[in-house]
Amino acid sequence: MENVDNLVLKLFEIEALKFGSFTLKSGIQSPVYFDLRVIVSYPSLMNEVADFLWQAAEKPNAKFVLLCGVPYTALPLATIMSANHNVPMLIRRKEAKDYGTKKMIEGKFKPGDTCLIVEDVVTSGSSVMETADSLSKVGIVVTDAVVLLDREQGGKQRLEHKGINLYSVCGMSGICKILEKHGKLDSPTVKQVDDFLAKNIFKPDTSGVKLTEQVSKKSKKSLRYHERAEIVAHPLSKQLLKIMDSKQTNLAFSVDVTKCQQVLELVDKVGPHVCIVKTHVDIIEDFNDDFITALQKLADKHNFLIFEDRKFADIGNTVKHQYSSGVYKINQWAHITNAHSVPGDGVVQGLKDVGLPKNRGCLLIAEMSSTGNLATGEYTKATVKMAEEQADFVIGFICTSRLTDDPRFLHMTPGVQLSAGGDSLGQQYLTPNIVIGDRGSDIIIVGRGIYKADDPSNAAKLFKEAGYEAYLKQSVDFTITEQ
Ligand SMILES: O=c1ccn([C@@H]2O[C@H](COP(=O)(O)O)[C@@H](O)[C@H]2O)c(=O)[nH]1
Repeated sequence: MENVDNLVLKLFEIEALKFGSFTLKSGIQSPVYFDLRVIVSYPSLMNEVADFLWQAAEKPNAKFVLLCGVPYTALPLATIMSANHNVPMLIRRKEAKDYGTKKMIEGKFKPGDTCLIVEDVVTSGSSVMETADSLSKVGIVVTDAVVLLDREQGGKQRLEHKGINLYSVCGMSGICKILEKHGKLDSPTVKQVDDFLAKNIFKPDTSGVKLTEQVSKKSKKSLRYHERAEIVAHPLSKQLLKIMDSKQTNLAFSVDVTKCQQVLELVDKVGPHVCIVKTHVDIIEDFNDDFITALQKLADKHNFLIFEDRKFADIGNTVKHQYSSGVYKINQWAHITNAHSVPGDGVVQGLKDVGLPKNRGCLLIAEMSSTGNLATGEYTKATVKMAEEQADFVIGFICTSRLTDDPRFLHMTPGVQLSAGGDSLGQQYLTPNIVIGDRGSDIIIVGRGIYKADDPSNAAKLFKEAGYEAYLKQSVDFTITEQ
């Protein structure tokens, strides 16, 4: 099997990938256009593409006993996949026949059968959704879709919102990198595509397809860390912003290993590059009080805050004890902890009772990084409101994008790696550039990307640089907008 670079180069050669100025279906001007219709003239390339699609869809969690291509370009691709892997196919009509059976879906199936949707290009995800809707009307279950080229304009997220996982062979930014690497694109064109992507994202959870207001988000004055440090009231937020400013980092390290010594060794290596070390103390097998003393020493040595990712989620009275008593006594050593908003504001009140006297701060989990999570839409909005009402203790959010322009709140985003993707248990990864640059978050939270690396210290340095560069770029964009 050839690698993705070769595939991208071939697609470029046959002009399936075009760069210039194009008016999309939505009326938007785009510097790039994918026209996969031409591949029907290249049978061996069609075979290759079908192979890549199959490999991308062959995920442990993907559920399908049937295949269905989105009409028309993906139909022959689905056909090849079906024939090569002996998975029966369905055909979705674009219009019902006005004679005979009037069926929208051709092929054999029974209600409850699972079907993988195959698509050539995804922008907003609406074509995949239309096909999924037609299939579900006749009782077919769709939880997975595969696409050759993801334009990375929010289609994946919109589909996830509807419970459909989207797997892609390559994304717009990856394609640009490959073409630039092979001398087919110059860097101004790549920059043009990056800028286009930053400003043209289709947002989930809206009625109808609507573009986000990325432009206005960026053109609003994005305060620098030191400016924000001056205006925030909570001493912990002030301290954190000052650390971010002086250490030039927006990286939080999630040290999810299970032995005290491992934690301490990793933290000592990674400490110079981070503003926060995040723990899950309940996964540590040999937890003891000396461990906490040693961790605190490292926090002083390297100047970072400690965030215990406890995710409290009970009634106020219970969380108060969970936070201050038991084996871990979290409020005695963790500068920051977090809570789900699902129990109502009693959870914040309970934590605050024993946290505020020690100058601790809390983050509310307004969104999650995992696929299919329920912290979306109205839940997220209600969480932001809860934070606003308890801003003396709530210092920010766990979220996947900026939720409010109120500078008091720090936005921290987990699910970050140097390239987008996911794990086999539903974790979803975005890059530092997307999280900080496009989505306006403040802090990236990275676990396996660092502690599983051969050289965790160097990996942390790379994340730190990528996150900080994205923050600086935001400020540059702001300056340009202001002129
Ligand atoms: O929505 C959430 C909330 C918390 N997390 C936590 O962040 C780290 C991520 O680890 P990786 O190894 O970088 O995937 C982990 O501790 C989670 O519990 C999250 O991932 N998503």
